[in-house]
Amino acid sequence: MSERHPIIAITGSSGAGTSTVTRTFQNIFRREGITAAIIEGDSFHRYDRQEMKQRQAEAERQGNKHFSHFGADNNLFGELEALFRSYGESGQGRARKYLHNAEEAAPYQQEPGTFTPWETLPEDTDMLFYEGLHGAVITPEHNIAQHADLRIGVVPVVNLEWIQKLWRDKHQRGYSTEAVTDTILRRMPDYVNVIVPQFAHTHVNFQRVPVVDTSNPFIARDIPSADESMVVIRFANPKGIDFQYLLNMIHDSWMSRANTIVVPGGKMELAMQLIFTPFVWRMQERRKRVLGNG
Ligand SMILES: Nc1ncnc2c1ncn2[C@@H]1O[C@H](COP(=O)(O)OP(=O)(O)OP(=O)(O)O)[C@@H](O)[C@H]1O
Ligand SMILES: O=C(CO)[C@H](O)[C@H](O)COP(=O)(O)O
Repeated sequence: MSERHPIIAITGSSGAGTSTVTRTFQNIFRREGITAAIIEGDSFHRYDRQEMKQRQAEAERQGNKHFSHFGADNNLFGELEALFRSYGESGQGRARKYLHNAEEAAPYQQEPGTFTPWETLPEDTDMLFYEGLHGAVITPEHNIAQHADLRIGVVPVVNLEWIQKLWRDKHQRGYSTEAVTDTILRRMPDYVNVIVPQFAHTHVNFQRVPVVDTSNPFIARDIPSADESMVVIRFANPKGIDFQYLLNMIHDSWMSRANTIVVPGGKMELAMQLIFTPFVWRMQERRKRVLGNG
């Protein structure tokens, strides 16, 4: 945690919608004149696509059917924690990108499935913004969560998460339904043991819930639209949250528990802006105060 160099971490499974939520934050940053260093969690995978495939095949030969991108062995948790720590201390650290497809790879003249070289972050950013799989991970060896000042979980109900993943991986990354299904199955133990526990360490969780039938995600043709979903927003600590203001501002919202507000799917971005803009203001005010005091 750092008043001088704050960190926001958006964490969620593959296909949950963390990249989509990042765009909402980019709008807040642009409007508020904030420069954020944006970190993509996939860049902390341990292996590039080719090496991952080879190691997975080798693991399978040895009887391990659960070799996955979700667990500790195939990600650089130590390096991610080091980045969070050093950013909190000095506003600096090292990061890179993982290039998922030809479009992302083209500007770097690299192959899809490779990493760009490690580079130091730009100077003088106001905050670090992490988006990915592991922003609130705690393992016996690593505590990434402790370094983030604001931790946000993006967690659609699982059928919807799989529909979103299937759609994105098929349409934007060129995978078949069978390949995505295999990946979901292979990742299941790490999903349960590494991804899900994070949502007990987040300050706010956003859970998109469809109101259309998603009982077989593997044959769904489309992602349920905003109008076909509700969003359950749960605050770990409701103290200081002005629920009455949110209820007034977000048409058709309601409280389902003392710490939980439900909003129509189409109002998710508005809800995020109303909830997080004051957080970002407070982070900036604290930062200016400590910088002003030397
Ligand atoms: N609120 C939403 N409403 C409708 N579609 C959504 C919503 N959130 C995400 N999606 C869709 O789901 C798919 C996955 O979303 P996104 O790429 O943001 O996931 P992600 O969590 O960043 O995945 P990964 O970490 O694997 O890159 C995309 O096609 C996106 O358009
Ligand atoms: O979405 C993912 C994790 O969030 C991807 O599965 C991961 O980044 C690796 O992708 P690929 O196997 O397509 O190179």
